[in-house]
Amino acid sequence: MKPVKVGICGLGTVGGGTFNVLKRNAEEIARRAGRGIEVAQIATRQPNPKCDTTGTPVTDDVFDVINNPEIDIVVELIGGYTLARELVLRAIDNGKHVVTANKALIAVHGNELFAKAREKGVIVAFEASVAGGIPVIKAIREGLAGNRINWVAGIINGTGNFILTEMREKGRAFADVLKEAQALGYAEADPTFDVEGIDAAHKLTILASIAFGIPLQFDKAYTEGIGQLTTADVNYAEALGYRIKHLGVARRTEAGIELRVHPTLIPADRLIANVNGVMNAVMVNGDAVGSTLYYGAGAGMEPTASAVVADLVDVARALTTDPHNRVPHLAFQPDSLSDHPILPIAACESAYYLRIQAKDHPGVLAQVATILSERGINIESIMQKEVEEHDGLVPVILVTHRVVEQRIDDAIAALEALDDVADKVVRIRVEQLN
Ligand SMILES: NC(=O)C1=CN([C@@H]2O[C@H](COP(=O)(O)OP(=O)(O)OC[C@H]3O[C@@H](n4cnc5c(N)ncnc54)[C@H](O)[C@@H]3O)[C@@H](O)[C@H]2O)C=CC1
Ligand SMILES: N[C@@H](CC=O)C(=O)O
Repeated sequence: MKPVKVGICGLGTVGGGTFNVLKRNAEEIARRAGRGIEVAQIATRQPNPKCDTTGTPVTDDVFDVINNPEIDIVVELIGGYTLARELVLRAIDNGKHVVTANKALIAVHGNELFAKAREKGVIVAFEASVAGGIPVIKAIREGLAGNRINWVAGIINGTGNFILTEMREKGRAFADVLKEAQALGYAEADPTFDVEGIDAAHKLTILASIAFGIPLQFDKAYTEGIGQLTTADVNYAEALGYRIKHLGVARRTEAGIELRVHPTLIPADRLIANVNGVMNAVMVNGDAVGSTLYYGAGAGMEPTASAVVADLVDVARALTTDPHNRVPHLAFQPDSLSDHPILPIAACESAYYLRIQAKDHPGVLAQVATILSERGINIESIMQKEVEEHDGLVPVILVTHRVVEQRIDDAIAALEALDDVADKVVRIRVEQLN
């Protein structure tokens, strides 16, 4: 059979890795796909690509690839929303299949792209867009197709996890570790996407659609980054038996779907609490299977290329299938996507870690306990530290039972209004992930 012809747009970290893996494993890949997969053209503006493209035509105009009649599959690896959207739409219009690692593009414009792709009978594949090399989209979409998914929770930003790990284990400074993550090719072109949780929210949006059969709704995700975390809270959490991880949580509830990204305390003995460095891990809980865990490199050249190439093999295999009988883009048949509401963060439920900077006066603990109990908030554990020399304040640290966030908001407002509470109350959500 004739080889499938691929055009790669973008030869940076992921593009370079994809080119190298396709070349190095060409024989194995052809045996898996049933035919060869050949790079027919590359479009890039990368001055020093990390791969040897000798013998492959290279252009600096992505539309040369999109309009090349020889090309069956366009691989979009330039990133961003605007040009990427335009080139993917044009590729689909030209009847080409698309493989992309671009989570921003899928989370924000995916509904439009999939509709267009269905109209034209082509595939838009995006395994690399979530959790780098972990085949988690395939796992949920196909491996868990018999389940009603209850929740998905994951460490889904490699840069953020790398930063938190280096800070906790080696006491390194935030900015210094971020610089290293950029040099290693982990970070987004705009690294605030990693640090502020936007990248994780893009990925969670995609996971939630595939898990629950809902349209992509990035604009409704609650997003909090890692920038506000302090070493003090990391240490107090450890003393209480927890680790702090930046987590994406999507949960189905009676009222709607929780879609939230934030730092989270997780019991230190959970496998996911011990996922360090650039590694990612995603837990998926289904009604039949129970809890499952998927682990692997969440960013980087070849781990991400592994997912891009897997999509290429999938598309090559599907080329002969009737378009209506292919696995649907979002796992559910498009006409059965439901419009479950995404809950505002105040209606989401979790347990909470609170750190209250109290004045060293008698009766403070009693006031704290009263405020919480008046709002039906039960305390699971409480710890009072010694007076801090520099400000004379006493950190009171507690973990609550699960409660709707609105009640914690009310309690925090009441605590901060006390004369004996000197500072903003620190609040970090807690998940047991059983
Ligand atoms: N770096 C990583 O570990 C991962 C990245 N991704 C996603 O993969 C995509 C690519 O990321 P990276 O490879 O890290 O980015 P990168 O910045 O290393 O590479 C981007 C490439 O696109 C090219 N490019 C940009 N604009 C262009 C234009 N107008 N015309 C021609 N070429 C153009 C650049 O020359 C460069 O070669 C992004 O969507 C990113 O979010 C997904 C998973 C992991
Ligand atoms: N910047 C992202 C890259 C992979 O998606 C990350 O760090 O996870």
